Amino acid sequence: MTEPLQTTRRCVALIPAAGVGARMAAGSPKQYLPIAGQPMLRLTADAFLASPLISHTYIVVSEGDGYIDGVISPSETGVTVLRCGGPTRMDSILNGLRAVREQVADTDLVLVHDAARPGLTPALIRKLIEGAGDAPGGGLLALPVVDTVKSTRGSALATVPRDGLWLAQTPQMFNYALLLRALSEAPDPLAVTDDASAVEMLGYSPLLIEGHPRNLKVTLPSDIRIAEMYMAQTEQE
Ligand SMILES: Nc1ccn([C@@H]2O[C@H](COP(=O)(O)OP(=O)(O)OP(=O)(O)O)[C@@H](O)[C@H]2O)c(=O)n1
Ligand SMILES: C[C@](O)(CO)[C@H](O)COP(=O)(O)O
Repeated sequence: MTEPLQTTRRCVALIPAAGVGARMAAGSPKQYLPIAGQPMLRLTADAFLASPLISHTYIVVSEGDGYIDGVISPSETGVTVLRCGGPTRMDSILNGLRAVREQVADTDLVLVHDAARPGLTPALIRKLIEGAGDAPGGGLLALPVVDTVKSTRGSALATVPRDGLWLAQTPQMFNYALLLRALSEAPDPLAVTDDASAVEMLGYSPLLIEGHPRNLKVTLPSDIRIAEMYMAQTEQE
């Protein structure tokens, strides 16, 4: 029996899905490539639609996206497609936040999740909300670094101490007002590769909640098979 959730905050998902997938080099946007027989974005959206903790899911696609209607039916309940993608991931998210201003309250929790992470599960969504739902600076799923880290930034190869290093995943979860302010005020949008870094720039420390390797970001062609192997597994933690 799953314990009732502590927080009573309304939670919505916002999935940025307006990228072109340049590193995948598939000739079409990677978020529509098949993973275990289903479009990647369908799998990602279904994780939120299957979660009883998510009130609504918003998907941001590019204005001219010609694929989405074949993946998300316009008549489907619980999900809304927003044709307001921007030139960067951050722009797409900011445009999406502004588009739902009338539907989302300042105190609602927004879970921003990459369309390119189809391995998310309702259990991981619950873990994030339970772990950081009441944290003033929000939180995100992340994985502790377990390999030795090398840096080629200097004149010679250097080893970076790995204690305290984590690899950020998504969802990254913040109340609507904080996230909107953080992204609107980000001094260098190109330096904001994740939403948490914009929130950190305001002086907050989002909580890190341990995620799962199955929640990898499908970025390169070799990631497709890895994602499919995880999809073949039964429900993970
Ligand atoms: N202008 C953009 C760029 C990215 N994204 C989304 O942000 C997520 C993470 O970005 P990434 O993995 O980099 O996807 P792409 O930008 O498509 O990949 P690439 O950088 O290889 O082009 C993806 O779901 C992507 O669709 C977006 O909504 N709008
Ligand atoms: C948000 C993110 O997935 C956290 O690891 C990552 O920063 C996205 O980077 P991308 O270059 O936009 O894929």
